[in-house]
Amino acid sequence: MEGILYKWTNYISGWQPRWFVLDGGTLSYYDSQEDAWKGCKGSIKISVCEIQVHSSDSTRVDLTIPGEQYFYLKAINAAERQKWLVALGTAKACLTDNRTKREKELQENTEALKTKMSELRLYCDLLLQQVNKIKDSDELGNATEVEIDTGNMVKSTCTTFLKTLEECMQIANRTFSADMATQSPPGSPPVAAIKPQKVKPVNQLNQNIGEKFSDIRLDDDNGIPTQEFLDSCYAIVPVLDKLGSTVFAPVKMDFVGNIKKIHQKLMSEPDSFPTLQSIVLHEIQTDVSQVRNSATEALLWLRRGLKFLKEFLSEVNRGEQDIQGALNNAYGKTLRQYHGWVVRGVFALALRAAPSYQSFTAALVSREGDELKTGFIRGIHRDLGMYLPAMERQLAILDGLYEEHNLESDEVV
Ligand SMILES: CCCCCCCCCCCCC/C=C/[C@@H](O)[C@H](CO[C@@H]1O[C@H](CO)[C@@H](O)[C@H](O)[C@H]1O)NC(=O)CCCCCCCCCCCCCCCCC
Repeated sequence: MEGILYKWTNYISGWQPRWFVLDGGTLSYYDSQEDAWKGCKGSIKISVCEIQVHSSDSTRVDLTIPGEQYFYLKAINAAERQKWLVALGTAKACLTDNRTKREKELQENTEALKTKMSELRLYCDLLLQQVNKIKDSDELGNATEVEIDTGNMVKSTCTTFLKTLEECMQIANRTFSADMATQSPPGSPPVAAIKPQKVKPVNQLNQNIGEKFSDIRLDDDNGIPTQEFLDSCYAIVPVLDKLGSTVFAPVKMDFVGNIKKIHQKLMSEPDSFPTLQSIVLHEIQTDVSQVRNSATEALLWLRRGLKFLKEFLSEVNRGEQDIQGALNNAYGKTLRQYHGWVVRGVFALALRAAPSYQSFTAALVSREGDELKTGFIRGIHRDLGMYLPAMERQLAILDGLYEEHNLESDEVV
């Protein structure tokens, strides 16, 4: 990269324009572009210098080799400085980089995510302004014209917002799905979507799902067996996989992440944690139940996710074929209250990728082609008729546990 930067000379001459060239990890400067042939007036090695931006001057960048050399520089404007910063940063990273490829990707994607998040924040502010404008124009009585204009703006801001959110999802996907693919989930049962298990034609639902929650046997104190519960939760994941949209990835990540956290707790002392209740009570006694990433917190969110699923499936079981509508209703009743605008946006995206009724029911079968058989939908309803009450019972027990120990939280994420 090359171009004009202002260089601090001294208190008499102040900032002077100079022609700078960044090449092969060295930044050199000349009196002017025309005078470059005369040779450079000075240079600094980027790999060993510190690059600092000024706290209040958005055009300034200081390059220093502590105790040795300094270049105090100013770009023509903030955008130009940004270009220089990227070029200098890249030169420095290339020359001093001994991170692994994965670490580099992670850092790059994290940076990209940060940028996208600030774009999202901007669109959100814009949306608020536009919505307020509509409200104001309503109050002033000159509604229609302004409303149509602003309405169009809102529409296009929403589209850009959702597109940016989608890009966020893709970056997050790139960044984190590699980890998910390589780490096998806790106590993972062979999953029907990947490896069909014993075939039992009477059961229309994916067997791992259809049977799991209703298979769980509670102990005499209504204790919910930890491993079986986690297996039942994990059995839901292949359905999300079959539905296949990348926008479900954050949902899967969150859901599987919580299963893992609880599983880790179980594995820390398998004999001490036969039931979910034993885990939660142990964390209460050891004063870690409210700690971030505790198993109790993971179970809180897993439970919320399951409640959402239960509401959604109940609507389907009542005959609702509008999958988007059913998801939306279930979301409103369960998760929405805990979500801020970013996560609500994630949900809006997931909603846009919601499958049709046919694709959704087809994703539930354990054997491909079963969805074409007579009585398939009847079978789904019959299986849901077993699955949902079992799930409901376990959720009610967990509700009681969280209520009794005051573990609920209304924190919004
Ligand atoms: C059919 C299509 C299904 C689409 C489902 C869309 C659901 C959208 C939910 C919104 C997006 C969630 C993305 C993640 C949000 C998280 O930020 C949030 C909070 O996370 C928690 O943060 C804690 C720290 O603050 C942390 O410590 C904790 O561990 C972490 O979890 N999480 C949530 O809001 C939970 C969302 C769970 C959503 C689970 C949905 C499961 C639905 C699966 C549908 C599968 C299809 C049916 C299967 C049929 C079976 C018979």
